[in-house]
Amino acid sequence: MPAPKKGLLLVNLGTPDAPETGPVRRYLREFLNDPRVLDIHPVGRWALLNLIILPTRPAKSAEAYRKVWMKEGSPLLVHSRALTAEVASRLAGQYEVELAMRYGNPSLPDAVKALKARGVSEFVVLPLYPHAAASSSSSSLARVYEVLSEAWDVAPVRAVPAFFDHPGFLEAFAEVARPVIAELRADHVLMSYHGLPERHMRKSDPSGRHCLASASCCDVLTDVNRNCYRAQCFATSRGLAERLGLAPEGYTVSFQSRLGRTPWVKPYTDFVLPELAKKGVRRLAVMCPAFVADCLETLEEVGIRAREQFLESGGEALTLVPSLNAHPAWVDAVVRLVHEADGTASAATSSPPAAAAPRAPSPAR
Ligand SMILES: C=CC1=C(C)c2cc3[nH]c(cc4nc(cc5[nH]c(cc1n2)c(C)c5CCC(=O)O)C(CCC(=O)O)=C4C)c(C)c3C=C
Ligand SMILES: [Fe+2]
Ligand SMILES: [Fe+2]
Repeated sequence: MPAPKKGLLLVNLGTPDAPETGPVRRYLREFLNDPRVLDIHPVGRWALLNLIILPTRPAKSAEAYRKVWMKEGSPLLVHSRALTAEVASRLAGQYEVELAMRYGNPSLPDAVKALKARGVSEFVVLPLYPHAAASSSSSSLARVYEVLSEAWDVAPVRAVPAFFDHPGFLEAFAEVARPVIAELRADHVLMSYHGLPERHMRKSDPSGRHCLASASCCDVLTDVNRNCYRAQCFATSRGLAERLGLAPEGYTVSFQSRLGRTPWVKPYTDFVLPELAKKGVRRLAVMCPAFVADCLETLEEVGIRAREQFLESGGEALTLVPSLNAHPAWVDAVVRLVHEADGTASAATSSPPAAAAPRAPSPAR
């Protein structure tokens, strides 16, 4: 009997079809209607979206998108496609590979349909987010399960877990960052992660007691907080600092992209930037390790706006470290993550079990 044909779905967040108000509004409507993103009562969500966010934000966001739009399209899509093509060529003969976006295009149902049309009957899903969050990786997985469950016979699925401390991911990001930090002669590195409402983090804490209970609750990764977004971000930071030879005082962790007035995970990037300048930091390299592809949040929010803010605060230079995009070391890491998920990784290329992985001892903030 022939072996079942396997399909790999790379899933990223999604992006508008064009940097214009209408397409941005369509994208934001779908995105912010997700109850894992705006987790409020449906009536409140409808009102917030239709009376406050959608009348004003799309025009402003479209203007921001226009500043970073590439001739081939949205950076997030262009880079995700390039990664998909590289991974597909590396996995040729083992996997059929498709890119899907959680919101917008290429849509998840279309990607699943395309894989099934090529005879795929088993799936591996890789949400392209290093850190676990209900609004990112969980939402993508939930949608994949929902789409696959529409069939009479539901295909077997394996999901690649959060890879925030995977050596392949960390090494790839360090490899991209090293020459940028050296060329800038950076005197400090800021690791700026996508933020989350604090409420989301508390809801994701199965104990209901740990998360945000104290200032230091995320500083060391334990069995209790292993799924905590903030604890995972700190673990990534320690792993990167170790590889980049940064002492604890040589880097800072912060959280960007907050929306609305409720408290988000702190410290906020736009508060940290002037503080760093005040402390005497002059040449700042910024890494955004929550994103594996450059997008609006890296190129515009950090590469343009954070840079302006830092220079206005007295800094001399701010350089955004590019994301992993389709860097060969990242392609290697993705192939490794897939083989580890499907149980075909050789002993030489697989990672040690998470609990045995070495961790830097000092808190990294
Ligand atoms: C409640 C709001 C939001 C949550 C929660 C959130 C979580 C979250 N987002 C990403 C990754 C990306 N977000 C991007 C854009 C973006 N994010 C929000 C809001 C929330 N994100 C908005 C409204 C937008 C759209 C842009 C804007 O109008 O400002 C992007 C970039 C998309 C692009 O087209 O380039 C990414 C990527 C993660 C990983 C995450 C949870 C950890
Ligand atoms: Fe976001
Ligand atoms: Fe936590």
